[in-house]
Amino acid sequence: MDALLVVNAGSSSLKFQVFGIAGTDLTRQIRGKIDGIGTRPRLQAAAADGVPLIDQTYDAKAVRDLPTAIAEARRWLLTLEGFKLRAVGHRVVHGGPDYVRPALIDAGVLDRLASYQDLAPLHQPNNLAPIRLAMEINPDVPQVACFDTAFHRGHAEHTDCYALPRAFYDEGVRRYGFHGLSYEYIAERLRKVAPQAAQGRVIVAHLGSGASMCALRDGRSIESTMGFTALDGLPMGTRPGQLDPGVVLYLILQKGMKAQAVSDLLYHDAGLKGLSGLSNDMRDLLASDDPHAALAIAHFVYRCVLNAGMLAAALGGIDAFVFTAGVGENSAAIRARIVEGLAWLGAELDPAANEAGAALISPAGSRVAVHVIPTDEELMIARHTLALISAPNA
Ligand SMILES: Nc1ncnc2c1ncn2[C@@H]1O[C@H](COP(=O)(O)OP(=O)(O)O)[C@@H](O)[C@H]1O
Ligand SMILES: CC(=O)OP(=O)(O)O
Ligand SMILES: [Mg+2]
Repeated sequence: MDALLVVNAGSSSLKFQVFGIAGTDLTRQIRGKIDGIGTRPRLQAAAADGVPLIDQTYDAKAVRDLPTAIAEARRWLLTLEGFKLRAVGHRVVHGGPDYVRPALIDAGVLDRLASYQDLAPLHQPNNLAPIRLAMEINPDVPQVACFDTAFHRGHAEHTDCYALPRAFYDEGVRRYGFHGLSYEYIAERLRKVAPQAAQGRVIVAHLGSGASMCALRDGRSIESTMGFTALDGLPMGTRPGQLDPGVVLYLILQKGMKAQAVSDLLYHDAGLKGLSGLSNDMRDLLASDDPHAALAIAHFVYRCVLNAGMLAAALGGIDAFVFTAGVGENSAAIRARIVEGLAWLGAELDPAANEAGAALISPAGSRVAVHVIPTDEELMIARHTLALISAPNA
């Protein structure tokens, strides 16, 4: 069967899927991931009908980073038979000012994407590593890069600039926004599950290891909580979210920290991990009775509510709110606390529906409908990849 492989390297997980291609049709064959990288690594993969193909846990040290996860996933993928690889679609977190749509990768594109490495040190090297590997092993198989930034590139200039001298904007210092493949998918799903709201004002909360929110108007992104890099906005597993730049100056000027040490702190040791002193994994914090875990959760919820207020202002009110990604899809407790903080916007919770993991978790009379929609960045990547290899000059 002609097949397409999709690779999505996140900050704590490596997700991969295999799709069968027949003309313009895609049929999902395999869905797999290694998550809990560095904490509780687990490789899981299932066939399209949900039948498990592998479920293996590892010692934290055995799969301690993305490169070891890539090697492990590759080893398993090579055991599969019956697929003829036609293309590989990759999630690439930073597309900089140049990429407003998916791109066929060649050596020049790869160089340009590598130049954004410092703007996304937690992701870009991990996104590019499987591209390099695939180009080396299968030089004749087209590789397509699909960007987290592309969906946000229509933001108005007064919203995506910083109040810095103009030259910085011109050289690319802008508020890009990320998780765009996820928001693109949610915008599309909303048109099916809530067609009216989909044409209105919607906040989507992508709460995973990385976390951000997006303001959608008529299915298009008009604002994101993330900026020039994926450090801004909400607190995350290991990233602080919004931070006074004066803190960075203090670390450098008063504490004498080097640039690399500041980068490591902000990308690896801050966020839920830094504040709790326990873990970057929301599951661990929810299960803990340590007051620092409670503080980290309270901070996360507070900042989500605060940022939702900001996006509601950008939209001039909201008609619907959507939870997605690891925390948003799976934690009824976090959802309940955030919805409670959105009461002033007219959002109500149906506690039974929330606990049951229903797709709609607000009661019938709620002025703001609250949805839970599992994201599918991989399907978006597969579609973009197939479209690009079918009509590369379109
Ligand atoms: N049942 C759950 N309750 C709370 N948090 C969860 C649950 N399941 C997963 N998570 C959180 O989801 C995060 C991973 O989200 P995901 O969107 O897969 O991340 P990423 O793609 O950024 O690696 C984990 O760090 C974990 O904290
Ligand atoms: C951009 C980003 O933070 O991605 P992830 O949530 O996959 O870490
Ligand atoms: Mg992710």
